[in-house]
Amino acid sequence: MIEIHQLVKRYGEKTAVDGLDFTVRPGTVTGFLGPNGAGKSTTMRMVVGLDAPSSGSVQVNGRRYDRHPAPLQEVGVLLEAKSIHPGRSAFNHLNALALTHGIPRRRVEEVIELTGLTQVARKRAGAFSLGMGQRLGIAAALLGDPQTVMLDEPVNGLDPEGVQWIRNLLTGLAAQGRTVFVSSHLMSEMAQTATNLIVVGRGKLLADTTVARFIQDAGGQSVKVLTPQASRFRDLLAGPGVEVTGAPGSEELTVSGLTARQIGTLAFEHGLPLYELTTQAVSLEEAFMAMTEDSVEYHGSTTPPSSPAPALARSTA
Ligand SMILES: Nc1ncnc2c1ncn2[C@@H]1O[C@H](COP(=O)(O)OP(=O)(O)OP(=O)(O)O)[C@@H](O)[C@H]1O
Repeated sequence: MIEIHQLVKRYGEKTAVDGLDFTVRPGTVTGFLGPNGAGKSTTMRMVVGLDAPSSGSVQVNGRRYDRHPAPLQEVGVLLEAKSIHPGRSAFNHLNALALTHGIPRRRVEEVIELTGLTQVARKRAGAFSLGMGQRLGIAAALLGDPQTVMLDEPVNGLDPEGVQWIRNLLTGLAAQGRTVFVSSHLMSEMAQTATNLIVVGRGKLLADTTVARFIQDAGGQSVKVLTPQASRFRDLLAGPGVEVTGAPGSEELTVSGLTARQIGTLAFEHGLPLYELTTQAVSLEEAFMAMTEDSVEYHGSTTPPSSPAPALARSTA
């Protein structure tokens, strides 16, 4: 469990973290989202005492990180900055960590296997691919068999197989009852991995919610309907709380305020053929963009000077 109370971090004039208040609970994966510069890494560094709060407090598993007699056995972390000696093998790196923290060698072998590093464990870590480096960082985080696991951007730069592996690992750790706190820029990835979400912008808390609720609040669901009698069906669908949109002459309608089941039943009752009836949820990406619109510190260009293409309107990467 990670408990954050009124947490503030200032760097001179800059307030990187501005009064954050939230709890990350065990048994689920909690995603930590926010645009660049929102304060995610600073918050994570404060959780493990790498940065001191200007005010407020952070507790992990009931106490401050530095008050735990065996912190590696409490919290496993993967932060962006890597501190692996390039000339050391994966095994030696993990073994050195284990020796200095009273962790048995057996556990080193276990995490090497768990993270799929067996084939390369004796090779120089400096020659590792990005994916292998991430696996080694995660192996180090899991070495102490910690109750709480905190990973900053663990899927950055990984191939689809690596992304899938991390997803299964994180959901597996949460299923064992551990606290899993993970930051990412990849909204679609979060949607598939996390159950809970903490969203920050400019150091402030924007949402402390579930993935399902987050999407619902951002516009909920609509239903795509394809029928050759769109104009007639539109009149039949009209009612309080129901919104129907669709281009004149088109077979396609978008309906909000009714479920697919209600729409299908209505079509059946009036003998209208339906070619498609699809419930559409707002994607996490869209919901996130809508929420953090005013909190993006580093905007991309909205109108590329030499191109009229509107595809990349804003950069949050
Ligand atoms: N050591 C530091 N000195 C001065 N300013 C800092 C320092 N560390 C972070 N900042 C500033 O604090 C703000 C928050 O940074 P932080 O790295 O925590 O954001 P983030 O959400 O992790 O961003 P990203 O997604 O880009 O990693 C940024 O404006 C950053 O420039």
